[in-house]
Amino acid sequence: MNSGTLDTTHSGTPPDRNPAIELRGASKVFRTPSGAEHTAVRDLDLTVGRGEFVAVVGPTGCGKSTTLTLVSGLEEPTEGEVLIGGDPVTGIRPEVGFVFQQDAVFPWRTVLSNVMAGPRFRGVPKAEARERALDWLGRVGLAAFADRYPHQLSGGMRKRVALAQTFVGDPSILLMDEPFSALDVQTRALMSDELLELWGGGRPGGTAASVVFVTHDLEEAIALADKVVVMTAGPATVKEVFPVRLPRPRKVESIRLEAEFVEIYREIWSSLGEEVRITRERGADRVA
Ligand SMILES: Nc1ncnc2c1ncn2[C@@H]1O[C@H](COP(=O)(O)OP(=O)(O)OP(=O)(O)O)[C@@H](O)[C@H]1O
Repeated sequence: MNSGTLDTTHSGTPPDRNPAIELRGASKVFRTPSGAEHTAVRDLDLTVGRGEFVAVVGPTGCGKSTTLTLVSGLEEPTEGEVLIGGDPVTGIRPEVGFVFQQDAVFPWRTVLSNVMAGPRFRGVPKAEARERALDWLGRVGLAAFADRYPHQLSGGMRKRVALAQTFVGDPSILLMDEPFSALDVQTRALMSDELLELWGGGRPGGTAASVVFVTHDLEEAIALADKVVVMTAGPATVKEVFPVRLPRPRKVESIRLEAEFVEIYREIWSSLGEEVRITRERGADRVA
């Protein structure tokens, strides 16, 4: 039988073809303590497809974090629109997970209790929250550290706790603001590999989260992402978007030695370097 509307789900509703995240002409103006207006983000258009890993790079202080704040729903745009799955963002949404540079752990709680906290807050029964948390602690290699307190862990281990805390909420959108920048170089590369493994994108039939990853590190951006968005010197707007067609699965330490990687790096740096130079000339990198 031909229903004439084969493009439907089992429930009969048409599949949602909207991108995961869309910013359309988004601007954000802050009022500074002196009462002046400061434009942090200007007329910004950005689309993140479902399951896509997007890295955002730009000079210091240009407005990268503000862009994430708009997607998170923590701030509203002064102008323009921010959409998740085609719906305007009006506040913090349960399907959005965050990982920041600073660890968001309760120092007085054990690792297990920290990872359970999110699901418990969302009303998941204790036994189930514990089971899910232990599962994710296993996946990030911290099963043996469930009873430790955060101060008893290394920086890399604390970052694994942060990843478990985030992934346990099963986010379909993942916002990451320089999550690994406080780590040493080797741990950082290791964490990048682990993130790609946990994210699981690029696999056939995968249901990976859509990621926006803000970083200062262009190598990190290219190694991780499906596309790299270069922001202008502040106020931030999108200058150029570069697709990264390196094959997955990737290992960040080896991929950066490949000729294609070096070529992409050179191309993106010629765009980004110009904005970094403009920012330096303004002296903004000393006051941001
Ligand atoms: N709540 C706020 N009130 C006033 N100004 C703000 C606020 N948040 C950010 N700004 C300003 O907006 C600009 C952009 O800041 P933002 O943190 O988004 O930049 P960034 O690119 O993430 O910086 P960095 O690379 O240093 O992390 C900066 O000049 C900053 O001082």
